[in-house]
Amino acid sequence: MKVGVADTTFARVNMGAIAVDELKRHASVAIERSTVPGFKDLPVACKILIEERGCDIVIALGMPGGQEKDKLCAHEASQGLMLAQLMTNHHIIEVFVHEDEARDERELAWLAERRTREHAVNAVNLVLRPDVLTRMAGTGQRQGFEDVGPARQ
Ligand SMILES: Cc1nc2c(=O)[nH]c(=O)nc-2n(C[C@H](O)[C@H](O)[C@H](O)CO)c1C
Repeated sequence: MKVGVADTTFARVNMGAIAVDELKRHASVAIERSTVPGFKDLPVACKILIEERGCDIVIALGMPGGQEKDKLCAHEASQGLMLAQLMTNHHIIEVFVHEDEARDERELAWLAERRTREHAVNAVNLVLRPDVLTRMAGTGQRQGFEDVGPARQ
């Protein structure tokens, strides 16, 4: 199994390095990395990782800034990532950490690391152990902040 890691220089946390570190805990996984300037450059980077570099799944890591134009661009980048999935018939796990999700820089770094690591595990499970995800269906998982749990009846 080969996992692609696409990340950006715009991000304020080295999310790519964190993803690689987490993936290395899974011995059976090969890794291909591609770093681009910003999240709008991620869709084609992911497509190349899948079509030309043989990745079975890609983790797309980005950090939208706090301004309105960043949020608009994040929406566009997200649509590009969905299009790339449909064009390649492969999953691309979008891991975006919005700068204004966190109260301060310390929490931003913490959140980016935790969300990245949790989604790296999701990516491995999606390809190698889909039954693990099925067992977690409906359990209110969240990546980064605390899980919310299942809704009570
Ligand atoms: C406005 C803007 N905001 C962000 C952002 O919040 N996060 C990010 O990763 N990149 C941003 N960019 C840069 C674009 O994604 C892209 O790198 C450039 O437009 C060059 O293609 C732009 C242009």
